Amino acid sequence: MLRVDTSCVFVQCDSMTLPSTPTVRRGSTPLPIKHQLRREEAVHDDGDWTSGAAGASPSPLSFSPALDDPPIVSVEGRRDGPLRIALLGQNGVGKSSLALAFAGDIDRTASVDSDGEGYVHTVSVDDEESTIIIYDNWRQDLSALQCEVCVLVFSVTDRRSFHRTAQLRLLLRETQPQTPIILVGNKSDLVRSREVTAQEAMSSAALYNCLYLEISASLDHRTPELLESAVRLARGLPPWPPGSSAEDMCGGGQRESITTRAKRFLTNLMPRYPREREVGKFLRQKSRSCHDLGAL
Ligand SMILES: Nc1nc2c(ncn2[C@@H]2O[C@H](COP(=O)(O)OP(=O)(O)OP(=O)(O)O)[C@@H](O)[C@H]2O)c(=O)[nH]1
Repeated sequence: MLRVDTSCVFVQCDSMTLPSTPTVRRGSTPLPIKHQLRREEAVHDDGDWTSGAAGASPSPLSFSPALDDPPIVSVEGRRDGPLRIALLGQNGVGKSSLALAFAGDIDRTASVDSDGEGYVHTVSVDDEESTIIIYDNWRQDLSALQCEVCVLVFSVTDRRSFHRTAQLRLLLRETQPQTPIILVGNKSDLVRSREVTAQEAMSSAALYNCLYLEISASLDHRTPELLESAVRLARGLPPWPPGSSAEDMCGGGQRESITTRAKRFLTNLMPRYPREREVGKFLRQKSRSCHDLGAL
């Protein structure tokens, strides 16, 4: 057991009740999604499925308000006691690094818990203190997880880890449909190795009506925003600061429908006519200079 500092202490997870499962299933009855996924994991995956499964512009990307609906906020509202935040995702995506960034301890050895189920930490968000428990190493059945917020982490440098978060969201939506989810793309500092674009991650988050944040746990970039959003959601509040809105978090402007956003995205991809004309002009000038060179 490694040393644990006073702000981060080891806690045991509660023993949870498993949801009742039907005892008899007809051969023609499709398997529930979670069982299908587990089977898929067993066949295709070399990692565990619970912890492993269960671009800088107008901010690559801060908050992505999903679709036209507000993100899911726990209907149970505010809970007494510590707020539980679970970090889930494939191995190596940076969950432990993120937990340590949350725990506010730069000296990693000081707060790593070798038995590690979770870290307890006190945070102040919106002038209010809350005790949080961060689970970064959930190895039990996902249906046994009880938490106020799930943070699904992938690495922007690993497409497979991104697909894993989609599987996890399906499982979570089945077992705990009301638990708010935040999708997090970590390792945004590794720009050259990027495999998942911010746009596709945002679109994916929009499909599941959850927030998307892109961070670098190593550089502590945007981790405070993530923590604050998680705490607000855990309190049963919208993730943005009081008095602001999703639009404010995204840099202002009118809220766009997904169609409008898709159009804008495609428009940015396509060369515009005037720009094309400029390029053509530029090329013609170049070819003239080549011609001149040939004359020499
Ligand atoms: N460049 C970069 N590396 C990171 C970042 N976050 C984590 N890493 C590195 O990624 C590796 C895996 O990080 P971990 O925090 O152990 O990942 P994990 O998801 O907890 O992994 P498991 O414990 O195996 O599930 C480590 O070498 C980290 O230093 C990041 O934001 N940027």
